Amino acid sequence: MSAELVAGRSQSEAAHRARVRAAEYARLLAGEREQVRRHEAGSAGERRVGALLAAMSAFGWTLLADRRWPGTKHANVDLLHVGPGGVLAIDVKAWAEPHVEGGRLFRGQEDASDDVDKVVRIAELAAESAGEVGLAPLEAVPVLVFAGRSLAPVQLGRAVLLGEQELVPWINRRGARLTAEQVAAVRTVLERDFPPYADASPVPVSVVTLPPVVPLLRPAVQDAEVEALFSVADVERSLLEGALVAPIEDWMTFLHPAQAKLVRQTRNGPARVRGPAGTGKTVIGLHRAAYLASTRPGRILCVSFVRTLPAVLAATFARLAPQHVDRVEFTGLHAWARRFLDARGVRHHVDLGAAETWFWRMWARVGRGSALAEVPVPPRYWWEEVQHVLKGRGLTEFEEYAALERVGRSTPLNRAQREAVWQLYTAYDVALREAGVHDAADLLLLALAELRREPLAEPYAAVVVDEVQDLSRAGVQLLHALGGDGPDGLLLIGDGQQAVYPGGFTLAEAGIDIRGRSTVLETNYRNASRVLEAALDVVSADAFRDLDDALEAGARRMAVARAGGSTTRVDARDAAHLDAALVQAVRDLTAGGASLGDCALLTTTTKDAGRYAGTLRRAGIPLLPLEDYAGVPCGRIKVGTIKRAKGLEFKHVFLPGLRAGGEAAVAGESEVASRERLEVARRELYVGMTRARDGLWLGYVG
Ligand SMILES: Nc1ncnc2c1ncn2[C@@H]1O[C@H](COP(=O)(O)OP(=O)(O)OP(=O)(O)O)[C@@H](O)[C@H]1O
Repeated sequence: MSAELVAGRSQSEAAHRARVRAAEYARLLAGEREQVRRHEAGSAGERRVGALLAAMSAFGWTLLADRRWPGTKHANVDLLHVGPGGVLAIDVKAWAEPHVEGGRLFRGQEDASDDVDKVVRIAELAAESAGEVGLAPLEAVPVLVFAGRSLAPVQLGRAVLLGEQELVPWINRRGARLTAEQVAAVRTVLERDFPPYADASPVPVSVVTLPPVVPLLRPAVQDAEVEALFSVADVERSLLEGALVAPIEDWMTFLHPAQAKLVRQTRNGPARVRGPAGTGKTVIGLHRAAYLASTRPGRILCVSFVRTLPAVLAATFARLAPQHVDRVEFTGLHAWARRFLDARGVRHHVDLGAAETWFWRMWARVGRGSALAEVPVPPRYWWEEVQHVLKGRGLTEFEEYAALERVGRSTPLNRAQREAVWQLYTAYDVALREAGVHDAADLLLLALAELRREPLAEPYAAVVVDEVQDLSRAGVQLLHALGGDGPDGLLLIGDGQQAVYPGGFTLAEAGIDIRGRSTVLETNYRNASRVLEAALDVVSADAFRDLDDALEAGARRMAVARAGGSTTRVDARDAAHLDAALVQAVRDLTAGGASLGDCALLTTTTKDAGRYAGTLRRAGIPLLPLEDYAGVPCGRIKVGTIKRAKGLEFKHVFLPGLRAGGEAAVAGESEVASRERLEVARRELYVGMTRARDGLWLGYVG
């Protein structure tokens, strides 16, 4: 059967289901209204809205009406509605003239923002309770309903404002976000924390259980005109639209309770979330950004070192919290620095190729014949030393370098050797300046200097940094300057075991104090257990540093959420045989039903990425270079370097071109330097392997 036929059939099935359920809803609603008629007192609007909602038990919803505001004696909460579409804290208003102007709600001439704040606070409390079982904070939505009115939904900060007529269709269009078990779990904690408002209520408090419908509501003066607002056809249409909404991924609505807590927690200064690959660090960053955007004014900056990640995260965020997309900025750190310098009129001219050429010229002039010649490392080691150890810190005084603990650099250097490095560094810097060229580190140093000279006129409310282990000290200091030391200003997320650049630094050295505000995550949600075991095998013997002084053991405590998965190792005689095996493996996978769009081919070098892209192209396999990937699903295999794939994930990952005997030895390299280089290489391989959710294919040659 063709895909169109299948899609057409499931659409007509969904339409049929929507018709049946809308009819059931209409039947239940008639019963609710009858109940309402038999009682008296209370507001007519509130009762009518309650009846509309109570009848939603036909769609798996459950209503808590007239509850006590937790922690108060007399304040009440109108309605808490829990169902497949999430948790709604609903306040009903029977106002004559509600309108929104300049981002504020008015009742006639009167500013009614307090009423919005009140329902937002109720939603907050509901989120706090339901967070205990894992509800994501933004899934508790504050809603103000105008009884007897028609008003298209308006987003006002966190709250949604809408008319009685639009309420049920709007809820249906939210699609299926929670499972029946999640609905039941949330309901249980809400019932506990929002007890019935019995004292103040003259009628038995109504708690609607599933499936029987027990309505609430107090007495009614029926308003036939308002009732006529309700249309079964609207409900049916909205049910169908809701059924066709793209499924929301689990983690968007329901988190592990510990994750939900982290997202909401206030911290009195810079904070940090760390943990091995796949433990939900990025997920927390995204929820946190959404939560911050919904609870405070101002812009939120989400930064990463890698260029591909921000675009992918922005696309994911748009699904998670569409109402906040215009207040949360996703960017690569260098891209941010470039835009900032442009806005300030500071000249910059980054030319990485020219910069490296200047380095090697200076190496020939002042490095090669110096005290560095006696250190048993290849020349490239000095390029890394200058880039990562010196420029990455923006060192300006030799004495600072002389006394520096070179984190992550195991080859010791005496004072004379450090002096020689310093000479090379300054010669390189002068050469760049004279040539009017900047390298990537300069861009960050220029931005940091400019920011210190004049802070932002409109500071960010908060800065969230992902993959922090790959940033330089100057990069992190730049972000610290943007986020500040205030409550919740700066959140650093990362994993030292995934650091793929030489050297490192400590947060203490960068002047960032996160003591008492650091959390370690331990449950891997991404990788099927076989994939994870294979990946851990690569790094478990290597101790690593994670932005502080202590060395950590490579074998870490971790729980695995998903069992199974597969790993395949191919040992090919030569490159041609590996190419053939790779093409065959890709074809077998898709023949077995996997979508090419869920796969990635990752390599260590850009050159290899190009090479294997050629292999796939010649075999007629459609591909998308990772640099063009922005999180939009497409049916092509993604191809790029492991560094570019940082933070991303795919169902199946191919890692071709691995060397059977391990990395090649480098001439003139001591054992210590070699070990350091191989550890970085193993960490990179670990990153590549942990991009795979279900299937990992390792192609060795030679
Ligand atoms: N509570 C959860 N329930 C279900 N899935 C989850 C949960 N938390 C995270 N995930 C999923 O686990 C996977 C890994 O999450 P995420 O990318 O946030 O991990 P990470 O720690 O940032 O990984 P890495 O360091 O490897 O980039 C994602 O597919 C995410 O959707």
